[in-house]
Amino acid sequence: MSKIAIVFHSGYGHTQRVAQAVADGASAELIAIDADGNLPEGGWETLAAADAIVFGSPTYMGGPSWQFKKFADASSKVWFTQGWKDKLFAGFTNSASMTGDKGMTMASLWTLAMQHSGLWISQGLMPANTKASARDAINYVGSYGGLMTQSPSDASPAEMSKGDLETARVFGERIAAVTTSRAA
Ligand SMILES: Cc1cc2nc3c(=O)[nH]c(=O)nc-3n(C[C@H](O)[C@H](O)[C@H](O)COP(=O)(O)O)c2cc1C
Repeated sequence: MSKIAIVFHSGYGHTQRVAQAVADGASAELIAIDADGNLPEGGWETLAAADAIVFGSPTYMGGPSWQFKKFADASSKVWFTQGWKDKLFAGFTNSASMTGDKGMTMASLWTLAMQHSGLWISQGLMPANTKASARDAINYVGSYGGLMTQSPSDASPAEMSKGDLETARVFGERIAAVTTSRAA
């Protein structure tokens, strides 16, 4: 069976909920970057063994959190030997504003995957952008390059959009399908 690992940081639990939804769809293993920017025991080994690596970070000040960036910088050790070359990659980010410069975070996650000579999986969903579209529609945020979700600045993780979480689960299913078909 294909192995998918989701390595993510979440300061206040919102990105964690998105990560869980992606993991549910992808049957993936979660690796949480802690408040000091470090991986748990065995995290690097799990990433080395994965067929697909999914990056997740909240958008803070128009980019990934510093904890995610610390992980990204630490991955330079793997980069030296191109240890993740030709793996599949995907990414997601959550932020408070509907745009909020999430695209900058996604570009950063994509660039990290490219530096590791990876292959990027897009979101693969049409946007819900008609007058009739409800906030809880699939891909209401309307991203293509990866998964973007939005939670108001005063909303708890429990109050996140059901549609965004379902979008995350469906994105996970796509990552699993692409990973499995590649292995076949
Ligand atoms: C330091 C900091 C910077 C932030 N910068 C942005 C931003 O640039 N754009 C935005 O839309 N939201 C921004 N936010 C809001 C967070 O993206 C939002 O609260 C998100 O849900 C946090 O995810 P988390 O609970 O996984 O940490 C920022 C929050 C913090 C704490």
